[in-house]
Amino acid sequence: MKTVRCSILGFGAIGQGVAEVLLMKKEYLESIGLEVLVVAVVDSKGATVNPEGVDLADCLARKRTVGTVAIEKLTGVEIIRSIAHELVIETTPTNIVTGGVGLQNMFTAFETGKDVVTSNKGPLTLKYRELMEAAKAAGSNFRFEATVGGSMPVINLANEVLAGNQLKSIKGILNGTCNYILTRMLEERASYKDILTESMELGIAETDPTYDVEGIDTACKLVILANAIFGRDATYKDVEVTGITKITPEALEMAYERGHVIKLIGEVSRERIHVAPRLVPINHPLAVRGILNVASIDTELAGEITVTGKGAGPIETASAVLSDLVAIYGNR
Ligand SMILES: NC(=O)c1ccc[n+]([C@@H]2O[C@H](COP(=O)([O-])OP(=O)(O)OC[C@H]3O[C@@H](n4cnc5c(N)ncnc54)[C@H](O)[C@@H]3O)[C@@H](O)[C@H]2O)c1
Ligand SMILES: N[C@@H](CCO)C(=O)O
Ligand code: NA
Repeated sequence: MKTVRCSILGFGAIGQGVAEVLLMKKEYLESIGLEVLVVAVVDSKGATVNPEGVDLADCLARKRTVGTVAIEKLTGVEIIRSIAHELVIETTPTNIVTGGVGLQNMFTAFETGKDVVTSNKGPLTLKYRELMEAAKAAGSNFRFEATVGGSMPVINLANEVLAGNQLKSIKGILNGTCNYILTRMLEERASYKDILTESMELGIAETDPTYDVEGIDTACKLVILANAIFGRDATYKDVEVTGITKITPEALEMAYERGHVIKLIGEVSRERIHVAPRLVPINHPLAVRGILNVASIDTELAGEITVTGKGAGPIETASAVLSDLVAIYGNR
C-alpha cells in the first residue's frame, strides 16, 4: 500500500467536496493500492492539523456547524513548509488580479518538492508559464483538470487521450452558473437575481459571482486551455470578454421563437481567444441545458469531438480532483 499524505487548502464548496469524495472512495483507493491521508485542512480562519491523518468527517461537521475548521492559527504556506506531505490539493478562491493565496500556495508547494492538484483558476490564468517552470524544476506533478469544465474532461482528454492529434480549436460552454441562469430564465421565466442567489447556495458560483456573469470565469478557463493545450503564453488580457448581464428574458424568448437559444460561448485557437453570448440552434450539440458544460474540440485527424458534463458543483468538481490524484499516484 502506498501512502499519499495531502493537505486540503481552502475548505469551501470544493474543498468539502474533495473531503467527501475521499471518504466515499476510501475503499476504491485502497483497492488500487493507495491510502490517502489528509494531514491538514485549511480555511481562511486557520487549520486542523494531524500528521497521522485528520478526521475528515469531523472537519466537515465542524465546518457546517461552527463555520470553520480552525483549531490552529496556521496558513496554507505555513502548513506546506512545516508538515510533511506529498500532495497539496489547492481549492482556495480564484483571484485573477493577484493570483490570491493560491499562487503563493502553489509556488511554495513546488519550492518544497510537493505535487499540486487544483481547481483554482487564478494562478493558472496569471502565471501559467512560471508555475509550469517551477513544477518542472522541482520535479513535481501539477494537474488541474478541475479548473476547466468541472467534472467534464477536457484538459486531460486533449493532452492525453488525443495525444498526437493536432487540435485546431475548442469551442463551448465553460461556465455552469451562466448556463443555469440562461436555461432557467428561458424555461421557467425565473428572475436573474433569484437564480444567481440559488447558484451561490448550490456552491456552483464563484466566491465573487461577478466572475461568472461577466464572462471572467469563462475567459480564465480559455486562457488555461490556450496555455495547456495550444502551447500559447496567454493571460487574461488576451481574451475578448462579454458576459451575460445584458441578456433579457425578452431576448431569450425571441431567439427561442426563431429556433435558437442564447448561450455564453467561449472559443480558443492559436489565433484568437474570445467569449460572448451567441445564438445556437436549439438542436445543436452546444445547446446543453442547466449547469452542463460542453466542449467541441476540432481535431486534425478525428474531426470534431464533443464532450459534455457537469461544469460545477462540489462532488462533480471533486471527481476531476480525484482523477488527477489517481493519475499521479495510482498504478494505472
Ligand atoms: N464551485 C465550483 O463548482 C467550482 C468548480 C470548479 C472550480 N472551482 C474553483 O475552486 C476554487 C474553490 O471554489 P469554491 O466554490 O469551493 O469557493 P468557496 O468560496 O466556497 O470556498 C473557498 C474556500 O477558501 C477558503 N479561503 C479563503 N481565503 C483563504 C486563505 N487565505 N487561506 C485558506 N483558505 C482560504 C475559504 O475559507 C473557503 O473555505 C475556486 O478557485 C473556484 O474557482 C469551483
Ligand atoms: N463558477 C464556475 C465553477 C466551475 O469552474 C461555474 O459556474 O462554471
Ligand atoms: Na474538467
